[in-house]
Amino acid sequence: MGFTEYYVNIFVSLVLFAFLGLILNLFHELVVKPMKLQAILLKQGIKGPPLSLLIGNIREIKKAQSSIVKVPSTHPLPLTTAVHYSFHSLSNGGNNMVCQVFVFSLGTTQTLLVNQPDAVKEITTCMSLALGKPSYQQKDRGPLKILSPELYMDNVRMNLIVESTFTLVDSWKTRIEVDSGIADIKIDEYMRSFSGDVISRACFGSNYCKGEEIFLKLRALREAMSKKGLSTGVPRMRYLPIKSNREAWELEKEVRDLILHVVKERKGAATYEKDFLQMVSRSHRFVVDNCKNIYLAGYETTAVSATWCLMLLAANQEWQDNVRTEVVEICRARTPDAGMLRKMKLLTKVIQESLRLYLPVAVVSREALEDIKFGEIFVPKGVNIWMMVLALHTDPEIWGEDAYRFNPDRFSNGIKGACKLPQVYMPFGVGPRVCLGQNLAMVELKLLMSLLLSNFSFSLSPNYTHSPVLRLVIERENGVHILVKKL
Ligand code: HEM
Repeated sequence: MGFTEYYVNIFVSLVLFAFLGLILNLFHELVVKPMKLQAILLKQGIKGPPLSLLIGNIREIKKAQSSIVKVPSTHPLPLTTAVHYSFHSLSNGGNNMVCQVFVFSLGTTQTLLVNQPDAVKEITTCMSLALGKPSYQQKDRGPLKILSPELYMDNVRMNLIVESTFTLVDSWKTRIEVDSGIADIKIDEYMRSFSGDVISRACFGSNYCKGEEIFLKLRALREAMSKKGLSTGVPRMRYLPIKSNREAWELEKEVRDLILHVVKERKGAATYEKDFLQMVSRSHRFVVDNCKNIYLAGYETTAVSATWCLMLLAANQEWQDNVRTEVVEICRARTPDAGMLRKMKLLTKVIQESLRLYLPVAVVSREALEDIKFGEIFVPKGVNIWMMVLALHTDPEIWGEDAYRFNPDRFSNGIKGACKLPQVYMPFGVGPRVCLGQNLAMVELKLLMSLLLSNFSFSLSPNYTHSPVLRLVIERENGVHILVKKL
Protein backbone atom coordinates (compact mmCIF):
# COMPACT_ATOMS: atom_id res chain seq x y z
CA MET A 1 0.00 0.00 0.00
CA GLY A 2 1.40 3.37 -1.02
CA PHE A 3 1.97 6.18 1.42
CA THR A 4 -0.87 8.30 0.04
CA GLU A 5 -3.25 5.36 -0.13
CA TYR A 6 -2.55 4.62 3.56
CA TYR A 7 -3.54 8.13 4.60
CA VAL A 8 -6.58 8.14 2.32
CA ASN A 9 -7.73 4.91 3.99
CA ILE A 10 -7.30 6.40 7.46
CA PHE A 11 -9.17 9.49 6.38
CA VAL A 12 -12.06 7.47 4.86
CA SER A 13 -12.26 5.31 8.01
CA LEU A 14 -12.42 8.40 10.19
CA VAL A 15 -15.19 9.89 8.05
CA LEU A 16 -17.10 6.61 8.21
CA PHE A 17 -16.71 6.45 11.99
CA ALA A 18 -17.87 10.03 12.35
CA PHE A 19 -20.85 9.32 10.10
CA LEU A 20 -21.75 6.19 12.02
CA GLY A 21 -21.43 8.12 15.29
CA LEU A 22 -23.75 10.78 13.93
CA ILE A 23 -26.33 8.21 12.84
CA LEU A 24 -26.19 6.47 16.22
CA ASN A 25 -26.49 9.76 18.04
CA LEU A 26 -29.45 10.80 15.92
CA PHE A 27 -31.10 7.41 16.47
CA HIS A 28 -30.62 7.77 20.20
CA GLU A 29 -31.93 11.35 20.33
CA LEU A 30 -34.80 10.89 17.91
CA VAL A 31 -35.98 7.38 18.71
CA VAL A 32 -34.48 5.72 21.78
CA LYS A 33 -34.66 8.64 24.21
CA PRO A 34 -38.24 9.73 23.48
CA MET A 35 -39.42 6.11 23.58
CA LYS A 36 -37.70 5.55 26.89
CA LEU A 37 -39.26 8.66 28.41
CA GLN A 38 -42.65 7.74 27.01
CA ALA A 39 -42.37 4.23 28.44
CA ILE A 40 -41.64 5.63 31.92
CA LEU A 41 -44.70 7.88 31.70
CA LEU A 42 -46.87 5.13 30.26
CA LYS A 43 -45.96 2.82 33.13
CA GLN A 44 -47.56 5.36 35.45
CA GLY A 45 -50.72 5.44 33.38
CA ILE A 46 -49.94 8.74 31.70
CA LYS A 47 -50.89 8.31 28.10
CA GLY A 48 -50.62 10.53 25.11
CA PRO A 49 -51.29 10.37 21.41
CA PRO A 50 -49.05 7.88 19.60
CA LEU A 51 -45.56 9.10 19.01
CA SER A 52 -44.66 9.56 15.38
CA LEU A 53 -41.05 9.91 14.43
CA LEU A 54 -39.63 13.45 14.29
CA ILE A 55 -42.87 15.39 14.28
CA GLY A 56 -44.36 13.90 17.45
CA ASN A 57 -48.01 14.86 17.58
CA ILE A 58 -47.61 18.35 16.23
CA ARG A 59 -50.29 17.60 13.63
CA GLU A 60 -52.87 16.87 16.33
CA ILE A 61 -51.90 20.02 18.18
CA LYS A 62 -52.25 22.14 15.04
CA LYS A 63 -55.62 20.52 14.29
CA ALA A 64 -56.85 21.22 17.79
CA GLN A 65 -55.63 24.79 17.62
CA SER A 66 -57.42 25.43 14.35
CA SER A 67 -60.67 24.11 15.80
CA ILE A 68 -60.68 26.69 18.58
CA VAL A 69 -64.19 27.73 19.52
CA LYS A 70 -64.83 31.24 18.28
CA VAL A 71 -66.63 33.36 20.83
CA PRO A 72 -69.42 35.43 19.28
CA SER A 73 -69.28 39.18 19.46
CA THR A 74 -72.00 40.00 21.93
CA HIS A 75 -72.25 42.66 24.59
CA PRO A 76 -71.68 42.15 27.46
CA LEU A 77 -68.85 39.90 26.42
CA PRO A 78 -68.65 36.28 27.35
CA LEU A 79 -65.11 36.29 28.59
CA THR A 80 -64.37 32.65 28.02
CA THR A 81 -61.12 32.67 26.19
CA ALA A 82 -61.79 29.27 24.70
CA VAL A 83 -58.17 28.80 23.85
CA HIS A 84 -57.37 26.18 26.40
CA TYR A 85 -60.02 23.87 25.07
CA SER A 86 -57.73 23.25 22.17
CA PHE A 87 -55.34 21.61 24.58
CA HIS A 88 -58.04 19.81 26.54
CA SER A 89 -59.23 18.21 23.35
CA LEU A 90 -55.83 16.62 22.98
CA SER A 91 -56.07 14.84 26.27
CA ASN A 92 -56.69 11.16 25.79
CA GLY A 93 -58.01 10.05 29.09
CA GLY A 94 -55.71 11.95 31.35
CA ASN A 95 -54.69 10.44 34.60
CA ASN A 96 -56.11 10.84 38.01
CA MET A 97 -53.31 9.75 40.25
CA VAL A 98 -52.47 13.16 41.58
CA CYS A 99 -53.50 15.47 38.87
CA GLN A 100 -54.85 15.50 35.41
CA VAL A 101 -51.80 15.44 33.29
CA PHE A 102 -51.32 14.12 29.85
CA VAL A 103 -48.35 13.71 27.75
CA PHE A 104 -47.79 14.84 24.24
CA SER A 105 -44.67 14.96 22.27
CA LEU A 106 -43.27 17.86 20.36
CA GLY A 107 -41.04 16.18 17.92
CA THR A 108 -38.64 14.26 20.04
CA THR A 109 -39.44 16.01 23.29
CA GLN A 110 -41.83 14.56 25.82
CA THR A 111 -44.03 17.19 27.37
CA LEU A 112 -46.34 16.90 30.33
CA LEU A 113 -49.18 19.33 30.33
CA VAL A 114 -50.51 20.15 33.76
CA ASN A 115 -53.62 22.05 34.62
CA GLN A 116 -54.67 20.77 37.99
CA PRO A 117 -54.10 22.86 41.11
CA ASP A 118 -52.76 19.97 43.22
CA ALA A 119 -49.96 19.36 40.80
CA VAL A 120 -49.29 23.04 40.38
CA LYS A 121 -48.49 23.35 44.07
CA GLU A 122 -45.77 20.77 43.63
CA ILE A 123 -44.54 22.21 40.40
CA THR A 124 -44.27 25.76 41.66
CA THR A 125 -42.21 24.45 44.54
CA CYS A 126 -39.96 22.69 42.09
CA MET A 127 -39.66 25.87 40.05
CA SER A 128 -38.81 27.88 43.11
CA LEU A 129 -36.10 25.41 43.94
CA ALA A 130 -34.65 25.95 40.49
CA LEU A 131 -34.87 22.30 39.56
CA GLY A 132 -36.02 23.29 36.14
CA LYS A 133 -35.01 25.78 33.52
CA PRO A 134 -37.46 27.28 31.05
CA SER A 135 -37.63 24.84 28.17
CA TYR A 136 -35.74 25.95 25.10
CA GLN A 137 -34.29 29.03 26.71
CA GLN A 138 -30.75 29.74 27.66
CA LYS A 139 -29.74 28.38 31.04
CA ASP A 140 -28.10 31.52 32.30
CA ARG A 141 -29.97 34.75 32.80
CA GLY A 142 -26.66 36.53 32.33
CA PRO A 143 -26.85 40.27 31.84
CA LEU A 144 -30.65 40.08 31.76
CA LYS A 145 -30.32 40.53 35.52
CA ILE A 146 -29.52 44.15 35.01
CA LEU A 147 -33.14 44.69 34.09
CA SER A 148 -34.08 43.93 37.68
CA PRO A 149 -36.71 46.62 38.06
CA GLU A 150 -36.17 47.37 41.77
CA LEU A 151 -32.77 48.64 40.74
CA TYR A 152 -33.58 50.31 37.50
CA MET A 153 -37.10 51.67 37.54
CA ASP A 154 -36.05 55.25 38.26
CA ASN A 155 -37.23 58.70 37.26
CA VAL A 156 -35.23 58.71 34.05
CA ARG A 157 -36.83 55.52 32.81
CA MET A 158 -40.22 56.69 34.06
CA ASN A 159 -39.91 59.87 32.00
CA LEU A 160 -39.01 57.85 28.94
CA ILE A 161 -42.22 55.84 29.35
CA VAL A 162 -44.20 59.07 29.79
CA GLU A 163 -42.73 60.38 26.51
CA SER A 164 -43.78 57.19 24.69
CA THR A 165 -47.29 57.50 26.15
CA PHE A 166 -47.64 61.13 25.07
CA THR A 167 -46.62 60.18 21.52
CA LEU A 168 -49.54 57.74 21.51
CA VAL A 169 -51.99 60.22 23.09
CA ASP A 170 -51.07 62.87 20.51
CA SER A 171 -51.51 60.50 17.60
CA TRP A 172 -55.00 59.55 18.83
CA LYS A 173 -55.92 63.21 19.28
CA THR A 174 -54.97 63.83 15.65
CA ARG A 175 -57.03 60.80 14.51
CA ILE A 176 -60.04 62.05 16.45
CA GLU A 177 -59.77 65.53 14.91
CA VAL A 178 -59.58 64.06 11.42
CA ASP A 179 -62.58 61.80 12.15
CA SER A 180 -64.63 64.75 13.52
CA GLY A 181 -64.80 63.96 17.21
CA ILE A 182 -64.93 60.18 17.43
CA ALA A 183 -62.49 57.70 15.94
CA ASP A 184 -62.90 53.97 15.37
CA ILE A 185 -59.39 52.80 16.15
CA LYS A 186 -57.90 49.35 15.71
CA ILE A 187 -55.66 49.66 18.72
CA ASP A 188 -53.32 46.70 18.22
CA GLU A 189 -50.66 48.43 16.13
CA TYR A 190 -50.72 51.49 18.41
CA MET A 191 -50.11 49.31 21.44
CA ARG A 192 -47.24 47.58 19.66
CA SER A 193 -45.64 50.90 18.73
CA PHE A 194 -46.03 52.09 22.29
CA SER A 195 -44.52 48.98 23.83
CA GLY A 196 -41.76 48.86 21.22
CA ASP A 197 -40.98 52.51 21.81
CA VAL A 198 -40.69 51.93 25.58
CA ILE A 199 -38.33 48.97 25.16
CA SER A 200 -36.28 50.85 22.57
CA ARG A 201 -35.94 53.95 24.73
CA ALA A 202 -35.75 52.45 28.20
CA CYS A 203 -33.51 49.50 27.44
CA PHE A 204 -31.75 50.33 24.21
CA GLY A 205 -31.48 54.09 24.21
CA SER A 206 -33.12 54.51 20.81
CA ASN A 207 -36.72 55.06 19.78
CA TYR A 208 -39.27 52.88 18.06
CA CYS A 209 -38.37 54.14 14.59
CA LYS A 210 -34.88 52.72 15.01
CA GLY A 211 -36.08 49.57 16.73
CA GLU A 212 -39.02 49.12 14.36
CA GLU A 213 -37.09 47.10 11.82
CA ILE A 214 -35.91 44.76 14.58
CA PHE A 215 -39.43 44.34 15.92
CA LEU A 216 -40.84 43.73 12.44
CA LYS A 217 -38.21 41.10 11.69
CA LEU A 218 -38.73 39.46 15.09
CA ARG A 219 -42.45 39.36 14.42
CA ALA A 220 -41.86 37.81 11.01
CA LEU A 221 -39.53 35.30 12.67
CA ARG A 222 -42.13 34.47 15.27
CA GLU A 223 -44.79 34.04 12.58
CA ALA A 224 -42.49 31.90 10.43
CA MET A 225 -41.86 29.68 13.43
CA SER A 226 -45.43 29.38 14.63
CA LYS A 227 -46.64 28.72 11.06
CA LYS A 228 -44.51 25.63 10.94
CA GLY A 229 -45.27 24.56 14.46
CA LEU A 230 -41.69 25.22 15.46
CA SER A 231 -42.60 27.72 18.12
CA THR A 232 -44.20 24.88 19.98
CA GLY A 233 -40.67 23.65 20.36
CA VAL A 234 -38.93 20.97 18.39
CA PRO A 235 -35.37 21.83 19.26
CA ARG A 236 -33.55 19.33 17.11
CA MET A 237 -35.69 19.92 14.04
CA ARG A 238 -34.61 23.52 14.01
CA TYR A 239 -31.31 22.44 12.52
CA LEU A 240 -32.70 20.63 9.47
CA PRO A 241 -32.15 22.65 6.27
CA ILE A 242 -35.83 22.61 5.24
CA LYS A 243 -37.38 25.70 3.60
CA SER A 244 -39.10 27.08 6.70
CA ASN A 245 -35.91 26.72 8.72
CA ARG A 246 -33.86 28.44 6.03
CA GLU A 247 -36.34 31.34 6.10
CA ALA A 248 -36.05 31.50 9.89
CA TRP A 249 -32.22 31.41 9.75
CA GLU A 250 -32.19 34.25 7.23
CA LEU A 251 -34.45 36.34 9.50
CA GLU A 252 -32.33 35.48 12.53
CA LYS A 253 -29.24 36.70 10.72
CA GLU A 254 -30.93 39.95 9.75
CA VAL A 255 -32.07 40.52 13.36
CA ARG A 256 -28.57 39.79 14.57
CA ASP A 257 -27.03 42.32 12.19
CA LEU A 258 -29.58 44.97 13.14
CA ILE A 259 -29.01 44.45 16.86
CA LEU A 260 -25.25 44.60 16.47
CA HIS A 261 -25.69 47.84 14.55
CA VAL A 262 -27.63 49.34 17.48
CA VAL A 263 -24.96 48.04 19.87
CA LYS A 264 -22.22 49.76 17.85
CA GLU A 265 -24.15 53.02 17.75
CA ARG A 266 -24.71 52.86 21.48
CA LYS A 267 -21.05 52.35 22.18
CA GLY A 268 -20.34 55.65 20.46
CA ALA A 269 -23.02 57.61 22.28
CA ALA A 270 -22.67 57.81 26.07
CA THR A 271 -26.08 58.94 27.22
CA TYR A 272 -28.18 57.07 29.70
CA GLU A 273 -25.82 55.29 32.05
CA LYS A 274 -28.07 52.40 32.92
CA ASP A 275 -28.79 51.68 29.32
CA PHE A 276 -28.92 47.94 28.78
CA LEU A 277 -26.51 47.78 25.89
CA GLN A 278 -23.84 49.81 27.61
CA MET A 279 -23.76 47.29 30.40
CA VAL A 280 -23.30 44.32 28.19
CA SER A 281 -19.79 43.69 26.99
CA ARG A 282 -19.48 40.05 26.18
CA SER A 283 -19.38 38.02 22.99
CA HIS A 284 -21.57 39.04 20.04
CA ARG A 285 -23.65 35.89 20.30
CA PHE A 286 -24.31 36.50 23.97
CA VAL A 287 -25.28 40.12 23.40
CA VAL A 288 -27.55 39.32 20.47
CA ASP A 289 -29.29 36.45 22.27
CA ASN A 290 -30.00 38.59 25.30
CA CYS A 291 -31.15 41.58 23.27
CA LYS A 292 -33.45 39.33 21.27
CA ASN A 293 -34.87 38.02 24.52
CA ILE A 294 -35.62 41.51 25.78
CA TYR A 295 -37.11 42.66 22.50
CA LEU A 296 -39.30 39.57 22.33
CA ALA A 297 -40.18 39.22 26.01
CA GLY A 298 -41.02 42.84 26.61
CA TYR A 299 -42.63 43.83 23.34
CA GLU A 300 -45.58 41.62 22.41
CA THR A 301 -46.44 40.76 26.01
CA THR A 302 -46.96 44.35 27.11
CA ALA A 303 -48.66 45.32 23.85
CA VAL A 304 -51.11 42.44 24.11
CA SER A 305 -51.80 43.11 27.82
CA ALA A 306 -52.50 46.77 27.09
CA THR A 307 -54.81 45.84 24.21
CA TRP A 308 -56.90 43.42 26.31
CA CYS A 309 -57.02 45.79 29.25
CA LEU A 310 -58.36 48.59 27.05
CA MET A 311 -60.87 46.22 25.49
CA LEU A 312 -62.12 45.29 28.97
CA LEU A 313 -62.38 48.93 30.02
CA ALA A 314 -64.25 49.73 26.81
CA ALA A 315 -66.66 46.85 27.48
CA ASN A 316 -67.19 47.75 31.15
CA GLN A 317 -68.22 51.36 31.23
CA GLU A 318 -68.77 51.54 34.97
CA TRP A 319 -65.25 50.39 35.71
CA GLN A 320 -63.90 52.77 33.12
CA ASP A 321 -65.68 55.71 34.79
CA ASN A 322 -64.58 54.69 38.29
CA VAL A 323 -60.93 54.27 37.34
CA ARG A 324 -60.97 57.58 35.46
CA THR A 325 -62.35 59.33 38.54
CA GLU A 326 -59.59 57.78 40.64
CA VAL A 327 -56.87 58.81 38.17
CA VAL A 328 -58.17 62.37 37.86
CA GLU A 329 -58.40 62.78 41.65
CA ILE A 330 -54.88 61.46 42.23
CA CYS A 331 -53.15 63.25 39.38
CA ARG A 332 -54.96 66.63 39.47
CA ALA A 333 -53.83 67.47 35.93
CA ARG A 334 -50.20 66.57 36.67
CA THR A 335 -48.24 63.91 34.83
CA PRO A 336 -48.38 60.72 36.92
CA ASP A 337 -45.26 59.82 38.87
CA ALA A 338 -44.31 56.68 40.80
CA GLY A 339 -46.05 57.86 43.99
CA MET A 340 -49.29 58.61 42.16
CA LEU A 341 -49.22 55.25 40.35
CA ARG A 342 -48.89 53.47 43.70
CA LYS A 343 -52.07 55.14 44.93
CA MET A 344 -54.15 53.96 41.95
CA LYS A 345 -55.78 50.98 43.65
CA LEU A 346 -58.73 50.58 41.27
CA LEU A 347 -56.47 50.69 38.23
CA THR A 348 -54.19 48.09 39.80
CA LYS A 349 -57.18 45.79 40.35
CA VAL A 350 -58.33 46.25 36.75
CA ILE A 351 -54.88 45.38 35.40
CA GLN A 352 -54.61 42.37 37.71
CA GLU A 353 -58.02 41.12 36.55
CA SER A 354 -57.14 41.74 32.94
CA LEU A 355 -53.91 39.75 33.38
CA ARG A 356 -55.94 36.97 34.98
CA LEU A 357 -58.39 36.61 32.11
CA TYR A 358 -56.14 37.58 29.22
CA LEU A 359 -52.67 36.73 30.37
CA PRO A 360 -50.39 37.01 27.34
CA VAL A 361 -48.28 33.99 28.23
CA ALA A 362 -50.74 31.11 28.58
CA VAL A 363 -48.19 28.42 29.28
CA VAL A 364 -45.23 28.51 31.64
CA SER A 365 -42.82 25.74 30.88
CA ARG A 366 -39.87 24.04 32.49
CA GLU A 367 -37.58 21.23 31.53
CA ALA A 368 -36.79 18.77 34.33
CA LEU A 369 -33.05 19.01 34.84
CA GLU A 370 -33.10 15.96 37.06
CA ASP A 371 -35.55 13.21 37.93
CA ILE A 372 -38.32 14.68 40.07
CA LYS A 373 -41.51 13.56 41.75
CA PHE A 374 -44.79 15.43 41.70
CA GLY A 375 -46.88 13.69 44.29
CA GLU A 376 -47.09 10.17 42.97
CA ILE A 377 -45.87 11.03 39.53
CA PHE A 378 -42.29 10.38 38.64
CA VAL A 379 -41.01 12.82 36.03
CA PRO A 380 -37.78 11.70 34.43
CA LYS A 381 -35.02 14.13 33.59
CA GLY A 382 -35.46 15.65 30.14
CA VAL A 383 -39.26 15.83 30.18
CA ASN A 384 -40.81 19.22 29.65
CA ILE A 385 -43.57 20.38 31.92
CA TRP A 386 -46.06 22.86 30.59
CA MET A 387 -48.31 24.56 33.05
CA MET A 388 -51.56 25.73 31.50
CA VAL A 389 -51.75 28.96 33.46
CA LEU A 390 -54.72 30.07 31.41
CA ALA A 391 -56.77 27.09 32.63
CA LEU A 392 -55.69 27.75 36.21
CA HIS A 393 -56.58 31.44 35.97
CA THR A 394 -60.15 30.60 35.01
CA ASP A 395 -60.85 27.52 37.11
CA PRO A 396 -64.15 28.03 39.00
CA GLU A 397 -62.92 25.77 41.80
CA ILE A 398 -60.14 28.24 42.49
CA TRP A 399 -61.81 31.56 41.63
CA GLY A 400 -65.44 30.82 42.33
CA GLU A 401 -68.52 30.69 40.14
CA ASP A 402 -67.72 33.96 38.40
CA ALA A 403 -64.27 32.77 37.28
CA TYR A 404 -64.93 33.80 33.67
CA ARG A 405 -66.40 37.20 34.54
CA PHE A 406 -64.50 40.46 34.61
CA ASN A 407 -64.64 41.35 38.29
CA PRO A 408 -61.63 43.42 39.46
CA ASP A 409 -63.16 43.62 42.94
CA ARG A 410 -61.99 40.06 43.57
CA PHE A 411 -58.53 41.60 44.05
CA SER A 412 -59.71 44.05 46.74
CA ASN A 413 -57.79 42.10 49.39
CA GLY A 414 -54.83 41.35 47.18
CA ILE A 415 -54.07 38.13 45.35
CA LYS A 416 -54.37 36.08 48.55
CA GLY A 417 -57.92 37.26 49.03
CA ALA A 418 -58.87 36.72 45.39
CA CYS A 419 -58.74 32.95 45.19
CA LYS A 420 -58.24 29.71 47.07
CA LEU A 421 -54.74 29.05 45.77
CA PRO A 422 -52.84 32.32 45.29
CA GLN A 423 -49.84 30.53 43.82
CA VAL A 424 -51.79 29.70 40.68
CA TYR A 425 -52.03 33.40 39.77
CA MET A 426 -48.88 33.80 37.76
CA PRO A 427 -49.20 36.14 34.78
CA PHE A 428 -45.46 36.81 35.12
CA GLY A 429 -44.42 33.22 35.78
CA VAL A 430 -42.91 31.91 38.96
CA GLY A 431 -39.70 31.07 40.76
CA PRO A 432 -36.15 32.05 39.91
CA ARG A 433 -37.00 32.58 36.25
CA VAL A 434 -39.97 34.84 36.91
CA CYS A 435 -40.40 37.69 34.40
CA LEU A 436 -37.62 40.21 34.79
CA GLY A 437 -39.67 43.03 33.39
CA GLN A 438 -42.75 42.67 35.60
CA ASN A 439 -42.34 45.96 37.44
CA LEU A 440 -41.45 47.76 34.25
CA ALA A 441 -44.53 46.21 32.60
CA MET A 442 -46.82 47.23 35.48
CA VAL A 443 -45.51 50.79 35.40
CA GLU A 444 -45.94 50.90 31.61
CA LEU A 445 -49.51 49.62 31.83
CA LYS A 446 -50.46 51.96 34.66
CA LEU A 447 -48.96 55.02 33.01
CA LEU A 448 -50.55 54.17 29.70
CA MET A 449 -54.01 53.47 31.13
CA SER A 450 -53.98 56.51 33.41
CA LEU A 451 -52.99 58.90 30.61
CA LEU A 452 -55.42 57.38 28.12
CA LEU A 453 -58.26 57.46 30.65
CA SER A 454 -57.64 61.08 31.53
CA ASN A 455 -57.64 62.11 27.87
CA PHE A 456 -60.25 59.87 26.23
CA SER A 457 -63.36 57.81 26.75
CA PHE A 458 -63.78 54.43 25.07
CA SER A 459 -66.46 52.01 24.01
CA LEU A 460 -66.37 48.86 21.91
CA SER A 461 -66.72 49.46 18.20
CA PRO A 462 -69.42 47.65 16.22
CA ASN A 463 -66.46 46.37 14.17
CA TYR A 464 -65.10 44.46 17.15
CA THR A 465 -65.34 40.68 17.16
CA HIS A 466 -64.19 38.76 20.16
CA SER A 467 -61.69 36.22 18.88
CA PRO A 468 -58.82 35.47 21.22
CA VAL A 469 -56.37 32.95 19.81
CA LEU A 470 -53.39 31.22 21.33
CA ARG A 471 -50.27 31.80 19.32
CA LEU A 472 -47.01 32.52 21.07
CA VAL A 473 -49.07 34.91 23.18
CA ILE A 474 -52.84 35.12 23.52
CA GLU A 475 -53.77 37.67 20.93
CA ARG A 476 -56.82 38.72 18.99
CA GLU A 477 -57.34 37.23 15.60
CA ASN A 478 -59.11 40.20 14.03
CA GLY A 479 -57.69 43.01 16.10
CA VAL A 480 -59.42 45.07 18.77
CA HIS A 481 -61.51 47.98 17.47
CA ILE A 482 -62.65 50.61 19.93
CA LEU A 483 -64.43 53.94 19.58
CA VAL A 484 -62.33 56.72 21.07
CA LYS A 485 -63.66 60.17 22.04
CA LYS A 486 -61.67 63.08 23.37
CA LEU A 487 -62.75 64.22 26.84
C1 HEM B 1 -47.52 42.46 30.80
C2 HEM B 1 -46.33 42.24 30.33
C3 HEM B 1 -45.52 40.98 30.55
C4 HEM B 1 -45.94 39.72 30.87
C5 HEM B 1 -47.37 39.24 31.11
C6 HEM B 1 -44.76 38.89 30.96
C7 HEM B 1 -44.76 37.54 31.27
C8 HEM B 1 -43.64 36.75 31.34
C9 HEM B 1 -43.64 35.35 31.64
C10 HEM B 1 -44.88 34.51 31.96
C11 HEM B 1 -42.37 34.92 31.62
C12 HEM B 1 -41.88 33.48 31.91
C13 HEM B 1 -41.58 33.38 33.39
C14 HEM B 1 -41.38 31.95 33.85
O1 HEM B 1 -41.03 31.09 33.05
O2 HEM B 1 -41.57 31.70 35.06
C15 HEM B 1 -41.53 36.06 31.28
C16 HEM B 1 -40.15 36.00 31.15
C17 HEM B 1 -39.39 37.11 30.86
N1 HEM B 1 -39.81 38.40 30.71
FE1 HEM B 1 -41.69 39.06 30.80
N2 HEM B 1 -43.65 39.65 30.70
C18 HEM B 1 -44.07 40.94 30.44
C19 HEM B 1 -43.28 42.04 30.14
C20 HEM B 1 -41.92 42.03 30.10
C21 HEM B 1 -41.08 43.20 29.87
C22 HEM B 1 -41.60 44.62 29.65
C23 HEM B 1 -39.78 42.76 29.88
C24 HEM B 1 -38.51 43.50 29.69
C25 HEM B 1 -38.33 44.62 29.17
C26 HEM B 1 -39.81 41.33 30.12
C27 HEM B 1 -38.70 40.55 30.20
C28 HEM B 1 -38.71 39.20 30.44
C29 HEM B 1 -37.53 38.37 30.42
C30 HEM B 1 -36.11 38.85 30.17
C31 HEM B 1 -37.93 37.07 30.70
C32 HEM B 1 -37.07 35.81 30.76
C33 HEM B 1 -36.59 35.62 32.17
C34 HEM B 1 -35.68 34.39 32.28
O3 HEM B 1 -35.70 33.54 31.40
O4 HEM B 1 -34.97 34.30 33.25
N3 HEM B 1 -41.11 40.93 30.26
N4 HEM B 1 -42.33 37.16 31.13
